[in-house]
Amino acid sequence: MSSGVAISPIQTEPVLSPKFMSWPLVPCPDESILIYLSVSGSVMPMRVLESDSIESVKLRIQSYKGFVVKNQKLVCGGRELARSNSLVRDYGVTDGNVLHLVLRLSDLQVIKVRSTSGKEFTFYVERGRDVGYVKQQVAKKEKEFDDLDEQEVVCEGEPLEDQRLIDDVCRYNNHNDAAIHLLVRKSSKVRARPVEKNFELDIVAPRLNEGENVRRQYDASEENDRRGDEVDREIVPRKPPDRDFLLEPIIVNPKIEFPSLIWDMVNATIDGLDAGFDPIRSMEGTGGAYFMQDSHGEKFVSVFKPIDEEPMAVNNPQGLPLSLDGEGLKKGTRVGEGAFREVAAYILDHPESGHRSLFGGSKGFAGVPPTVMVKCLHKGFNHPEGVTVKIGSLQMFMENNGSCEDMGPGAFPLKEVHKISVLDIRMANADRHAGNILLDKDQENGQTVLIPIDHGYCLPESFEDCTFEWLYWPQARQPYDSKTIDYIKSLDAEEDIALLRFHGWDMPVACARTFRISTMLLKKGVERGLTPFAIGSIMCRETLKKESVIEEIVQEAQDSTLPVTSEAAFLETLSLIMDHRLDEIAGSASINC
Ligand SMILES: Nc1ncnc2c1ncn2[C@@H]1O[C@H](COP(=O)(O)OP(=O)(O)OP(=O)(O)O)[C@@H](O)[C@H]1O
Repeated sequence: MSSGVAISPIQTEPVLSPKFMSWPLVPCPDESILIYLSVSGSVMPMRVLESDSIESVKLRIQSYKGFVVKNQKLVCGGRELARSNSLVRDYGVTDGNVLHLVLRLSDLQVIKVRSTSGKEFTFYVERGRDVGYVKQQVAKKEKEFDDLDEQEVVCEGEPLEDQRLIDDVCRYNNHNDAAIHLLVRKSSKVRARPVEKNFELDIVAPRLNEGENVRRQYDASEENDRRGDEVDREIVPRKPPDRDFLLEPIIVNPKIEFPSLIWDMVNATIDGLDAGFDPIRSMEGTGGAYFMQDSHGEKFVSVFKPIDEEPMAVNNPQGLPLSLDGEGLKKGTRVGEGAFREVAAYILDHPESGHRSLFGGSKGFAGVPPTVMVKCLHKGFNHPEGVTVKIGSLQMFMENNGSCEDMGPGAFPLKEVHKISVLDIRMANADRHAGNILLDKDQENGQTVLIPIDHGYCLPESFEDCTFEWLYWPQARQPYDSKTIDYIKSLDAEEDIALLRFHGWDMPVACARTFRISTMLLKKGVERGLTPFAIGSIMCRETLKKESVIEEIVQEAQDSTLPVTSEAAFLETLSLIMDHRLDEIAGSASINC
């Protein structure tokens, strides 16, 4: 998770290039362009040089507006200005253009609470909440702390007031992981008293406000029918007659049987909505992403991303302009197809033990969270034109301790980085930044686990925007181990394309071609002993303007074949060209060794 904290004094003067400001005489108009920065509905003029790097533009926005660079996403003409070392002119930004600034303000904070009796709880709390809210969550979990007045929450030895905002506590958190660590104890007044034997008997029932009680009502018999499992029969209040929401998986092929973990996720999400816990929109990210709560409103169970709220789609809540030609924020992707890609990444993430045939429930090699296409009606989504049913991806919410943005890569286990690299190379992922890899700890061995999320820009039609954050991590320069190589050898792009078709996504020809080429590259690369770094570097452009090696290979294959050539013949030609280029690369790599 990223921090939304301003790190420099906020200035309000017009945003000018430092180079420009230090210009001794009257600034030369040829050197600069006037663009407009649009942020949260307001527009401000900004003078930049065409030779300014995107990084330097973001730095200026940081110093004038206070938003840290890593939380800024700049979009111009429907394209994200993603490469920080590229220049303003590389992206074709010209005089009068509008630059949309999307802020990735972290909204959720991981809070780890330990009680004096040694119990531990983890909560995800919105940064705008206060300590009083955390106390309520603790009270719900632990009878001992049921009386809020007797609860004391301590951070780094300092008792926190109820009104203190979580965002504020974050700034004083000295731990080097992303979570805030709190201690909860009986307040000193209570601790001073000897604990009486009948202390437990004094505890009153959990405090639910009346509104919550009403919203939590449900019809136990209907619940039983739907889930076929046990329901607490002691409270059988009646469900309100009409549900004002809908959520169901989209089943395009009746032969598909969803595994139980998908049903559990869908049902838990329905239960949360039924209990009145509305979707919470994430303030992070460029598209509409909603955290769906469980039936107690205590934890998140899934993340819903509707297709009409994707970046540059008609109902995008971040106010990004509509795409003029239907192309998404990344080259070679289409607006409104992000959800398919999210689901495809899950389906194609075959487990190490064997390939998914229909829709297996076992964990995939890279650990893409279970994801399914759903339709959902709820007033809590962005509906500027009235409430309608939305289609989108529903992904299991993964408990985490932040993302790879919050930590240096040194601590990431080799295998974890390698599994992400295999996924990204296969999928030609155009959006693998560190914020899209969550961090967790393995329950058994305590090792860091990387969880890949946000696959809406996988399987593009071209390789132009492929970017892999892990390319710069030391683990990428280590060779794959034998198990990973076996996994890579077992991959079959044709089977995968057929599997997606079976699931209702008949990939566009150009996407299928990219996918075939990426799979081919991965397989040929490991045959020659290339590292993830070597293979990944073939797929990514070094600079915005310089084509990657894979793009050169595709171009050469296109130049060597006639436009009427069949796809199979084209790929054969490409395969020979790729062999040649890879032999050169592998040869020079072994000389360098
Ligand atoms: N499966 C998940 N489990 C836990 N948190 C998630 C999951 N998927 C997304 N999130 C969180 O939800 C927020 C928004 O999600 P995400 O980054 O995928 O949205 P986006 O609009 O596609 O983003 P981006 O602008 O980076 O492409 C982020 O804080 C992310 O960490």
